[in-house]
Amino acid sequence: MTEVSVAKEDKAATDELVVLKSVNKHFGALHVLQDIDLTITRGEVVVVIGPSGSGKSTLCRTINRLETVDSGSIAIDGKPLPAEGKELARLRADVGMVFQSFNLFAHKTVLENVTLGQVKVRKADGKKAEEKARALLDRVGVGAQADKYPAQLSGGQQQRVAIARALAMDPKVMLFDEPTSALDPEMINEVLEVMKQLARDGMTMVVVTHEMGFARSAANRVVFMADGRIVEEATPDQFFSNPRSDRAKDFLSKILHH
Ligand SMILES: Nc1ncnc2c1ncn2[C@@H]1O[C@H](COP(=O)(O)OP(=O)(O)OP(=O)(O)O)[C@@H](O)[C@H]1O
Repeated sequence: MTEVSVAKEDKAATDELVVLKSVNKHFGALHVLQDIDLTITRGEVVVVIGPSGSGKSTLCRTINRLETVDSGSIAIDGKPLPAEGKELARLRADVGMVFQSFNLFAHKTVLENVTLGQVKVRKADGKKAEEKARALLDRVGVGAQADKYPAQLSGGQQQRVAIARALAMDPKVMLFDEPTSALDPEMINEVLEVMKQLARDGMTMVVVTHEMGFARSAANRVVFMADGRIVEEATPDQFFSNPRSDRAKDFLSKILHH
């Protein structure tokens, strides 16, 4: 009897990939994250939505401590993230990050951009890293651009390279912070399609986005934030058809009327 319940607890513990507990953060007088509790399960796709300035990006950046926090704890795959040091660098490499701006190295080729981190951080063999980079570039549909420089690519292609670069590190979880906000409209879908495929492949993902179509079709869970708090969490079906809070109702009626 005892053994069975221990086994169950162990399973629950390993299913939890990202765990934030009572996280608080201020920017000066602004309480930008207020008592955030959030658990992301392995293989889950969580889409974070909410009004501008509600703290979505800050939450995303907090998950790998690109932002420091005032209090609370963050754990990745059962390991608490320290505030600084070598262990932080090691754990941070488990979290792939894709930002609004692609941040590729301008003077390196696409292939080099995707190879570099594997060799420097993961200490991979150069040839193997290159093979893996080519396979990932094919996977996101930019294999033919491998020898070009970022400026020769469209924004949508650059963002797909940025996704390949993050995947090259074998992350346990991928964080996307408004990955399509800087793209021309015709390029948004090509990036969202790559993200949907990743989701189907079972990648654990946290996505901050204003793309409600993506939230509806790809999310397992919608996290709605307002004023630094998680106001509501629900499946996309529940959230979009029957939001519980007035804040969410207000938010949805505004975006649906635009
Ligand atoms: N480095 C910073 N210093 C001071 N204030 C900041 C900083 N970064 C963010 N803020 C403020 O914190 C609040 C939350 O910002 P955040 O970018 O997390 O919101 P968001 O929900 O992602 O907004 P958006 O949808 O507009 O990107 C905003 O009021 C913002 O102005």
